[in-house]
Amino acid sequence: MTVPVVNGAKTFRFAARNEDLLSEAVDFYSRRLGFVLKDDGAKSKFLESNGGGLVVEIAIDEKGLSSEDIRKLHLRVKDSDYDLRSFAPSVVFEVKYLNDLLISLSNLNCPIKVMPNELYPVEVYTMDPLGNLIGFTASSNPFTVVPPVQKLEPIALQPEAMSQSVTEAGLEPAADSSSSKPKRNIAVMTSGGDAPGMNAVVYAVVRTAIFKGCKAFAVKEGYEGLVRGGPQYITEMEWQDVRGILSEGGTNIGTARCMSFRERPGRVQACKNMIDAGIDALIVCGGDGSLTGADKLRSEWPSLIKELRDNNQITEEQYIKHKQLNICGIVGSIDNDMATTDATVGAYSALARICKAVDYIDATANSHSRAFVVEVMGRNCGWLALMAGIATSADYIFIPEKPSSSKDWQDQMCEIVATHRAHGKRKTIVIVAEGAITSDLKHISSKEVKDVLVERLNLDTRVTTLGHVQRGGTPVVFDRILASLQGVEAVKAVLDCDENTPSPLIGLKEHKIVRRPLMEAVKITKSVADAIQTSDFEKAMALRDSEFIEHLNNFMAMNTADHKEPSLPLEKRRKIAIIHVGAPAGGMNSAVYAMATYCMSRGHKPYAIHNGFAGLARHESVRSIDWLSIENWMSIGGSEIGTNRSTPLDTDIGTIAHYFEKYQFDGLILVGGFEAFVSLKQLESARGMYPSFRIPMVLIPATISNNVPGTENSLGSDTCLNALVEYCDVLKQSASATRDRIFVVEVQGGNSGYIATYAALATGAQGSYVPEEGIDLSQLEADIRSLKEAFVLEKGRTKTGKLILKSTNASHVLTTQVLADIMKIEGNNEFDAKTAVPGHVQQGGLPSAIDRTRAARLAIKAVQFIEDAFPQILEHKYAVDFDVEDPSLAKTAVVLGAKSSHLRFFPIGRLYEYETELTKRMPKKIFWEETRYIADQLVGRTRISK
Ligand SMILES: Nc1ncnc2c1ncn2[C@@H]1O[C@H](COP(=O)(O)OP(=O)(O)OP(=O)(O)O)[C@@H](O)[C@H]1O
Ligand SMILES: O=P(O)(O)OC[C@H]1O[C@](O)(CO)[C@@H](O)[C@@H]1O
Ligand SMILES: [Mg+2]
Repeated sequence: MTVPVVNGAKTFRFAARNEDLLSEAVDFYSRRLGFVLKDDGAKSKFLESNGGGLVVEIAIDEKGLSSEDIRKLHLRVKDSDYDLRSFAPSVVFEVKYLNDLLISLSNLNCPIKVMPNELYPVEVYTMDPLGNLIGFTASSNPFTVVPPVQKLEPIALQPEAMSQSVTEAGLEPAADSSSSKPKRNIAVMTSGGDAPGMNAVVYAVVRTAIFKGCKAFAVKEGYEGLVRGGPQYITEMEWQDVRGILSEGGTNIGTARCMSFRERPGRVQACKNMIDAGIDALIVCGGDGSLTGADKLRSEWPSLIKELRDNNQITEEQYIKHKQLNICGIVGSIDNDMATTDATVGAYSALARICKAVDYIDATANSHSRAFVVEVMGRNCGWLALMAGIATSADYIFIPEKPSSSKDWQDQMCEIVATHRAHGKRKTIVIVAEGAITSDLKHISSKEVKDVLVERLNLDTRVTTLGHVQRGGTPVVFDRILASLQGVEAVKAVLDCDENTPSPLIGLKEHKIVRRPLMEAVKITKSVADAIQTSDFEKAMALRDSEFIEHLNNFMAMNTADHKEPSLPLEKRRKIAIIHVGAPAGGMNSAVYAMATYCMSRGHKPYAIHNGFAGLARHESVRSIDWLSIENWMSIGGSEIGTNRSTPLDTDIGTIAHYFEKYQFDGLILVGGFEAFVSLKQLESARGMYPSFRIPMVLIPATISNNVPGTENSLGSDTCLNALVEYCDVLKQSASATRDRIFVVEVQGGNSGYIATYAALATGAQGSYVPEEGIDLSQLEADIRSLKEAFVLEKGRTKTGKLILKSTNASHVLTTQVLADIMKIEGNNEFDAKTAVPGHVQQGGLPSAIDRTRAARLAIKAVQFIEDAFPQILEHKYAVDFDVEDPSLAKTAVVLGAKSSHLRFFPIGRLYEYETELTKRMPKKIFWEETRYIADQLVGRTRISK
């Protein structure tokens, strides 16, 4: 495939930050890639007006950069952990179709960063063989002077893309002719305990493998299927075999715990069966045990095939052909016990189930004033118990990583529970991990915990063991997306591997899909279990990821808030206010709960400003927060303190300042969306006039639209996605039952296509229209053609309901109803098209487990920020020469955002000035473009791109 360069058919420009970089780059690009340097004289031309870059023109043939060129550009690629934000790109290319480039880069496994950069409006970064950071932009090359010529023409999504009608009809796709590598026979297997999302892994692996021209196989019943062999257990899969399974729980290809695979003879047999079936790559989705088995199979492979050849069980030809076996792991387990990845497929679904169960238990516990001991799964790992403890604001938890001694655990639990009761709590929830132990390795059973609560505290106590309910049900959105993206990545990984590549594990690090060495992950995971076995709990904890430790510290601070001596000395205790601004979003109450309880544990005084800035200006709506009144706020939806869209300037900023002065707030936490973002900017800008705003201020982004600049994750967007996807699942079922119907679903999100994009991926929708792209008539035409062809070919035989998602703001001319009418008429009435508008249902009911735990983490980080930033601004509080522009003060009014795989504090001034499209109420750059392509790829949608 060719990526056309825009500016000039025969020349393009690139620029570098200094002359040395430029010379190196020119040399490289002109000699190594065979481009002709057109104007060497331009090398020293300094482009003051364009930000101080150097620019040179190089001739390039009309075709632009070919795949081969791009492959050469990326010989020395580094791990994409590089924090590219701190660099300005050395070289910037402007390409005509950014998405083509993205696909090319990802096919070649180049490290890609798609992210906004406040200095350069460059959309994609990667690294060239010289180690230069190079950037690509489709729209606004800072160095380009030639305006791009835009021409509308249809392009396929990827070189190997096929139209939906072909794939949906299950015909053989064209092989990927762009790659010289031989095509592979890729098998996928699920193993160990089932986990919600495993089906989505199989779906993504099968479709991506076929999409790339490979053959896809499913190994049924885990390793048992490999050992038994034959087409019944190692079955070739077609495109349509995985249709609709994305949203189903469990694993349709079966799983097992297979004893015989643990022994070498079992693995010899598995090896023989794989060779008979022609399998040369295996993607295993399972827990630590399954991946240990996979690692063993790969490391023993040479000796296994040798043994088979020496025993004449395979021919010499088979021996040579199958010398290489590539294995790739995806962690599927509800336990979330695998090292080097933040989340395993299924863990968040199990957590959601636990939260739902405890929410139900809460009501009955409260009614009878009872205590409940809730036992959750997790053999060697306390992740589920810990996260459930936070998300349900449990009174006490037992996890294997942090045990107390056999003598102490009863006293410790009773002290906390008794204090909570003394302060008026009517119910008690204790969560016990299945693998809970004492520090001398004695198992702590739920029954023992119950007996202690009864005997010592005289509490009416019941035990609820949640058992396999936790593993059942449909996957939550997070798991569907994680599984789909990891399945796609796993296929790419096996295609990239050669015999020397260590087997990869597809993991997740701070919301980014990453590849890690499988062996290392297995080793660290095993050492956690070993550390626990030898009572080295400090080591076990240190081997868990840093977020685990952070969550545990947070839980302990929150659940002892009401009775422990505060941890800060008097002079460091502050008055901290919290306010909700904008529309409701899941997790807003959780943030207040976590903020307040954490404040209490530190000795700060927490206040809530009710009903936003309008409430403050009109009714002086400041209330101090008391412990008992927020008891169940972690798990309730909406906004208990009330939220309002008005900004300080919309109301009366002088009055707001007056009340800040009156209450002597030392810090402010805003929780909200774009209005909260604007409010923060207004308060910061007014610091010159009003000293009461000279305090640390931090925004926790919370909006279902996920459109706050400075973060890739707003509170509430996960709750919204789950509400929307649940709604869509119901529609799909209805559409499937009637056979000849599609639904056009109208999705909220303002000018942000985030919700529509991720919901499309999580539901397997046939397509989505978003404000960033608008509705292109050629795309609409192609979509209708594909739908029509699919209905004609299916002839009512298949059951999968079809959905199209449309963001409200994708087009105001083509409304949801108009779109449905056009589809129906242009589809020659081959199918019916109905509309569905979930509206404010998308704000969600109860906050999702992810939004609850995320809210707790962010709120506590926000309080810590105020603690740290307070001294920086204190001396300026009443300064007459206060300088609003002072860069050190700019750092005291910030957005707490997750970006570039880290949580960070971004000064509001910079975000507002450089990264915000104010009129659109959007960040300048979005990060979900690639996800749109993956969503389309998995349903075989043809993209017509501008
Ligand atoms: N050391 C090993 N060597 C070979 N095979 C193994 C090994 N450990 C596990 N396996 C294989 O993997 C299967 C699943 O392992 P296990 O029962 O530990 O579940 P898991 O993959 O850890 O998943 P989960 O713990 O989430 O249920 C085993 O039944 C066995 O077939
Ligand atoms: O379903 P089984 O085989 O009883 O296994 C239960 C175990 O599997 C898991 O659900 C996943 O490892 C554990 O939490 C639990 O201990
Ligand atoms: Mg396991």
